[in-house]
Amino acid sequence: MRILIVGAGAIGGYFGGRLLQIGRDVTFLVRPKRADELARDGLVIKSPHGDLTIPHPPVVQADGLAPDYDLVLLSCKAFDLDDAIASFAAGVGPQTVVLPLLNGMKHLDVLDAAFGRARVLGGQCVIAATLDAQRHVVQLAPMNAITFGERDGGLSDHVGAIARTLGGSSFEVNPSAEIMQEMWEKWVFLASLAGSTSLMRAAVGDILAAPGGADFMLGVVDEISAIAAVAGHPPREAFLERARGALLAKGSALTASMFRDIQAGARIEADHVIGDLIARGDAAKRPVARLRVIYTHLKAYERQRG
Ligand SMILES: NC(=O)C1=CN([C@@H]2O[C@H](COP(=O)(O)OP(=O)(O)OC[C@H]3O[C@@H](n4cnc5c(N)ncnc54)[C@H](OP(=O)(O)O)[C@@H]3O)[C@@H](O)[C@H]2O)C=CC1
Ligand SMILES: CC(C)(CO)C(=O)C(=O)O
Repeated sequence: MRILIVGAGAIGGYFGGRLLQIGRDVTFLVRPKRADELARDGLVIKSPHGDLTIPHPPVVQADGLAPDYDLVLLSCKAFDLDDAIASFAAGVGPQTVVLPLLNGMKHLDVLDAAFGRARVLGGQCVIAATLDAQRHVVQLAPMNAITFGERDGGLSDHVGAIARTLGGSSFEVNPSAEIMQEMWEKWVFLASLAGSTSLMRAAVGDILAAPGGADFMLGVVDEISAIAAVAGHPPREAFLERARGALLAKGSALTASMFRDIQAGARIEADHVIGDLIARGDAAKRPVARLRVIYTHLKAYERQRG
């Protein structure tokens, strides 16, 4: 199976590197600056599962693409989605499917419009990764998993074949018969975590130690859960127990990639991760007071960084 990974950033670089490590047929679609970095240093991964350097990872740039990939693993940020689609479209042939790993949900509509719904799987990843000052991929905690599936549900042969290709490395591969439910649940958790830690500029443990911190985070979970329920995906009790457990863990150093991006002064996915939830909440006439505070804060950050 020929895999095109769009972006060799934190998650694309990590999962792509791990797949190359076990001999899978992976090519990174990169822009010129990243191509230069990879040519100079190779793809460098620092990880609790073992460091890895791939001296000359296979890369291609948009003008060199041919439509002969079976799987596109999409790992750009949401604000780069349109540009990424324009870049990788030439790599999409009759047999290609697209598996996006972005946080949030709106990108599915954009990908459907570009390639047709039948080609776009549901997907998500759980990992804490970043690019350091040397542009090396740094995995910050051991968790690492990709979950994906057919958006209409069930486990197709195609999903099974992709799972076999992605499997065998140090990350978990979870083919899911209910990927939309899992994507909504991840959005509930991620947006609560990213929104709260970004707003408070603090990890979960510090927020918990502040007056009203726990109530704020659990209130965000409730607001987003109600929006998920309107979408037909009320979070399951077992998920909520895990999510609340993670947000109520005393002393926890847990943060989200959005918080790390703010610390680094980088662009963030405010509209994709939080703004879209507010739009959905407003359309369904659900209260989103905490999400509004978070969003205003994120948009002020965006304005400040210019
Ligand atoms: N980091 C994390 O821990 C997690 C992130 N996520 C989600 O995963 C997604 C990706 O995040 P992350 O990996 O952190 O982001 P990064 O910014 O680290 O990586 C994104 C990469 O996409 C590349 N890219 C963008 N547009 C193009 C294009 N047209 N052609 C080629 N490459 C392109 C960028 O390249 P360039 O260098 O040229 O800008 C960049 O390297 C986000 O939606 C995020 O919310 C989900 C779970 C955890
Ligand atoms: C849920 C979490 C925290 C880990 O995958 C995440 O998606 C992020 O940091 O963006």
